[in-house]
Amino acid sequence: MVVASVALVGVVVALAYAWLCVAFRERLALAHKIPGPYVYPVIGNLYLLWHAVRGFDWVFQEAWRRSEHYPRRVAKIMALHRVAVAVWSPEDVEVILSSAQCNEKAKEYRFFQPWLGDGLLISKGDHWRSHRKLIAPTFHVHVLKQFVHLFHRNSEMLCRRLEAVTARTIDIHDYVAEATVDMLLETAMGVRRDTQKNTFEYAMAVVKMCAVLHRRALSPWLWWDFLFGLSGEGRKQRRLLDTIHDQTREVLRVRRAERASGLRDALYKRALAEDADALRADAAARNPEETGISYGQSAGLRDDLDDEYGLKKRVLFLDQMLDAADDDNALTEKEVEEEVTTIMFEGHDTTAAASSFFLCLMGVHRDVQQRCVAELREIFGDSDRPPSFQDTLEMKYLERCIMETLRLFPPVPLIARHVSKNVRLASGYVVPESTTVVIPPFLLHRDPDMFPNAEQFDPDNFLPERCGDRHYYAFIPFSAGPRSCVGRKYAMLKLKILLSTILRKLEVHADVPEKDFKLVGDIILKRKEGFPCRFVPRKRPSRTGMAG
Ligand code: HEM
Repeated sequence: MVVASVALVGVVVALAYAWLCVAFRERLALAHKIPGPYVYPVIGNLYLLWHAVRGFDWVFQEAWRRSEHYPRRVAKIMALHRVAVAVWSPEDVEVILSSAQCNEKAKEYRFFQPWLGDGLLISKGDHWRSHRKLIAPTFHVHVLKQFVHLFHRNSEMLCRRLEAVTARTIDIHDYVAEATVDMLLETAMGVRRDTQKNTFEYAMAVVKMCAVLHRRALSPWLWWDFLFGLSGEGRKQRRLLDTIHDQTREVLRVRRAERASGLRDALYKRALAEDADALRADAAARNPEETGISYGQSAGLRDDLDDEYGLKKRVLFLDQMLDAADDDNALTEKEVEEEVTTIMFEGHDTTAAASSFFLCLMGVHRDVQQRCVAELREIFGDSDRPPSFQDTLEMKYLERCIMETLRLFPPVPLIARHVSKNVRLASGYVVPESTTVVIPPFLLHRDPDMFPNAEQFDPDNFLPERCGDRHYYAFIPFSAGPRSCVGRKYAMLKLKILLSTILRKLEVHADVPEKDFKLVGDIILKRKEGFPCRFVPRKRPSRTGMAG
C-alpha cells in the first residue's frame, strides 16, 4: 500500500514536471543557455537554500565566492519553471536598469507588502509613475538646501551623545540609526523630534524587520503566506509592524495638527530664523549652474531629480503628500500612510548603514581620516561655525571617501527586477520573459576592470580623472535609470553634514580592518558583529601647527 502511494506520488510529480517542461519550454531553453550551478530535475537549484542553515553571513560569503566562477558576470538559478538571473557587468546592468520593460520590481518584493503597502519602493505601473511625479520634486536640491541647518543641529546632538561615551567601544550603528530617524522627521516630515516618542525603538524595529524579511526570503517553507502567518517569524513581523506603523501614524497626527492650527511650515520658518546668517551666506555663494552633490560618475545620468520643477515649488515631502490628499484628492489616506512608511524606512536605515561603514573605515584608515580633517580645516579654519550648503560643495575629499564607502559596502546590496518580455543582454544571453533579474551592486562595484585593486579602500577611485572613462553603470549605489533612488541627493547632503560634523569634533578609532568584516547581505547591508568604534575628542589645531 505504502509502495503504491509513493509510486503514485512519483508519477504525479513526474507528470506535473513534464507538463511544466513542455508548457515553459521556450523560457527554460533560454535559461539553460545561461551559465549557473548544476540544475537538478524538479528541485532545480533549491538545494542551494539549505546553505542558509550555516548562517546568513555564510550565504553572503558563499555567493560572493561562487560569483568568481562566472567570468562573464552572468549566472542563473532555477527551480521548476521559475528562473532568476544575476547580472553584474556594467553593460548588462545598463540594459536592465535603463529598459522600460524592466521597470517593475521582482515578485519577491511582495514580502514587503504588509510593511510598505504600495509605497514607491515596490509599487508599479501608473500608480508608481504618478506617485514618483509627486514625490521626486520634494527631494530636489533646492528643497534640500533648507535642511542644512537641521542636519547640522541633529549632528551636533549626536556628537554630544558620543562625547558622553568617549574612549568606550560602542556600536556606532545604534547611535547613527536614531540620529538619522530624527533628521528625517525634522526635514522631510517637518515634525520636531521631541513630538515623537521613542525613535530608537522605531529604528531597531526596522533593523529587526529587515532581518525577518531576509530570513523569509531564504526559507522556502515561509514563502507561503499562510504558513508564514502561523510561524514564529510571522508573529514577530506582526509585533514589529505595530511599532513601525504606530510611528507613521504619530508623524501624520502631529503634522496634521500643526497644519490645522496654522503652523504649516512653522518648523522651517523657525529654523530659517535660527540660521539666517548661514543661509544668507549660502544664497550669496550660490552658483545657478551648480546643483552640487555629485555621486561619482553616475552624476552624468540626469533624471527626474534634476528637473527644474523643484525650483518652482519647495514643499516638504509630507506636506506634498497631505496637500495631495486634502486639497486635490490625488491620494487616499492609505496611500499617504504607505508613502510615509516607505520614506521613513528608505530614508534612514540606508544612511545609517552608510555612516556606520564610513566611520569604521575612517577608524582603521587613520591617514585618510587625517586628510578629511585637513580638508575640513581648510574650509572652516578653527571656527566652530555651522556648515553652509556651499561648504558641502567644497568637501571634495570627504565626498570621495563617502563614495568609496558606498562602492565597497553599498547599503542596498541587491536590486531585483521583474522582466516581462525576453531581454537580450549586452553579453549576448537572452533573459527569458517572467524572470527575476538580480543586480548585486556589491559585486558590480568590485569589478577589477573598473576599479584597479577593487578590494582595497581607495578614495582616489573617485578622482575626476579616474571617473571620466569609467562606465556610468559601474557604480550604482543608488541604482540608476527611472527607478533610481529618489533620496540620493538628500542622502549625500545628510551624510556630508553628519560625517563632517563628527570628524570636526571627534577622532574615530576602530580595530577591525575591512577584509575581516563579517558581512550580512540583509535587505540593508550590515556587519554580523555590529560596528564597533571608539571616539576621542579631537584636539583643536594650535596656531603654529596641526594637532591630530
Ligand atoms: C546612502 C543612502 C541610500 C542608498 C544607498 C539608497 C539606495 C537605493 C537603491 C539602490 C534604490 C533602488 C532599490 C531597488 O530598485 O530595489 C533606492 C530606491 C529608493 N530610495 Fe534610496 N537610498 C538611500 C537613501 C535614501 C533616502 C535618504 C531616501 C528618502 C529620503 C530614499 C528613498 C528611496 C525611495 C523612495 C526609493 C524607491 C524609488 C522608486 O522606486 O521610484 N533613499 N534607494
